[in-house]
Amino acid sequence: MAKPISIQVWNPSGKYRVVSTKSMPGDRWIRLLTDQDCRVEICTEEKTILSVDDILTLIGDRCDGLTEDWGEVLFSALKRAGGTSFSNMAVGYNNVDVSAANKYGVAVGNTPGVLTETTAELAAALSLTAARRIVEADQFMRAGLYDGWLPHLFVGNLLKGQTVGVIGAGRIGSAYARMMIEGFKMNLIYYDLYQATRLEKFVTGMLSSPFTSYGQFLQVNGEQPVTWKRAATMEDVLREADVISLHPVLDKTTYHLINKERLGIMKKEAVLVNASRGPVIDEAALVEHLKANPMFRVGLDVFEDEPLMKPGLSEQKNAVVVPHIASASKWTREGMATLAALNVLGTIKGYPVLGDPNSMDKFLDKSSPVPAACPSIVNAKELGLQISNL
Ligand SMILES: NC(=O)C1=CN([C@@H]2O[C@H](COP(=O)(O)OP(=O)(O)OC[C@H]3O[C@@H](n4cnc5c(N)ncnc54)[C@H](O)[C@@H]3O)[C@@H](O)[C@H]2O)C=CC1
Ligand SMILES: O=C(O)C(=O)CO
Repeated sequence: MAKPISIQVWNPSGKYRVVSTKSMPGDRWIRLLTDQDCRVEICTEEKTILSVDDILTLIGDRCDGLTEDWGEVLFSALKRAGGTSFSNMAVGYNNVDVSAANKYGVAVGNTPGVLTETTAELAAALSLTAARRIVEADQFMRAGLYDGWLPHLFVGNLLKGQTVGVIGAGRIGSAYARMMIEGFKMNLIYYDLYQATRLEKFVTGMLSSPFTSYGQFLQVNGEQPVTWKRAATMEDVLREADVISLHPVLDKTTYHLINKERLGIMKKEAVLVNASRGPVIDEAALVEHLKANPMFRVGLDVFEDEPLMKPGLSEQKNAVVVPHIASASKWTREGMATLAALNVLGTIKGYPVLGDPNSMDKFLDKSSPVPAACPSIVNAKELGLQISNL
C-alpha cells in the first residue's frame, strides 16, 4: 500500500486535475489554472526530491498534468491516468526522457526566456565573487581575523580590459557576455555551434563597421573599444580567456565538456563559472585542479551529483559554491511557475503552441489577457501539435 503523500488542494471540484510536485512561488499560476476549471493539487511533502513511488502516488489513477524527474515509468503512469501534459519548471530538460513522452503522446513543456537575465546575473555575480575572493574575505572578517589594511590582503583579479570567455552563447550565455562587456569593459571570445550574430552586433555594430556599437560609445568617450571573437575551437576560449562561463545545454556533446585536459590548458589564474548543469564539468578533475592551482578559482551554481558535491570540493577556498539558485529571483520564479502552468493548461485545452520561445512576455504581462496558447512545448513537432504565430 503506497504511503499517502501530503497535498494542498485548490478548486477541489475542478473538471481537470493538475498536480504540482513542488509548491511554486506566487499564486498567479494557481489562479490561471483554477479559473479554467482545474483542480490543482500541490505536493507539500517536506523532502526536496520525491521518489518515483511518491510521484506515482501523486498521479493516482486520474491526472491531467504536472512538474519533476521523468521517463518511461512516470510517463506511462501519467498516460494510464489519462494525462496528456507535463511541464518542467525550468528551461533545461535533460531530466526528461522526451522519447518516452513522445511514446505516450505526452506534451513536454519548459520555461525559456523568463530566466535569462536572472541566471546571467548570478553567473556575473559568481564571476566577481570568485575573482575578488569575496567569500574568503567575508569569512575572514566574521572570524575576527582582520586587524588592519595590508597590501597583500585577499588580492584577486581585475576584470576591466581582460577577456571574458563564453561557452554556449545562447540566451543566457549572450546575456552574461553583454553584462561582462558592459559592466567591466571586457573583450569577448565565445564558442558555440552557431554564430551569435545578435551578440556580435551588440559589441561591434554592423559587422562591416570599423566601429563597435558599444565599442563606438566607448571610443567617442575616449576609451578603448571592446572587441569580440568567435573561437574556432573551445580550446581557443579556454586558452585565451581570463574568466570563462559555461552556458550550453546538457547533452551527450557537453557531458564532461570541461575535463582534466581542458582544465590544464586554462590560465593558472583563470576564473571558471558554471551556472548551466553540473555534469558539463568533470567535477572530480576540477577538485584536483583546484588543489594543484590555488590561484585558479571557480564559481559553481550546479554540481555533477547534485545535491551532493564531489569529495574535497567544499574544502577548497578557491571555490565559491551556491545551491542551484541562478534563476532564483522573485519575478523569474513566479514567471517560471506561470509558464509551466500555462504549458499544462494550454495542452489540456488543446491550444496551439507559440512558435517563438524567445517571446514569453505576452504570457508574463499581468496587465493583459493571457494568450490562448502554450508558451513552450519541446516535443510539439513530434506530437504534431499546432504552432501559433501569435
Ligand atoms: N543553474 C540554473 O538555475 C539554470 C541553468 N540553466 C541551464 O542553462 C542552459 C542554457 O539555457 P539557455 O541559454 O536558455 O539555452 P539556449 O538553448 O538559448 O542556449 C544553449 C546554447 O548552447 C549551445 N550548445 C549546445 N551544444 C553545444 C556544444 N556542444 N558546445 C558549445 N555550445 C553548445 C547551443 O548552440 C545554444 O546556443 C539550459 O539548458 C540549462 O541547462 C538555465 C537556467 C537556469
Ligand atoms: O531553468 C533551468 O534549467 C534550471 O536549472 C532552473 O532554474
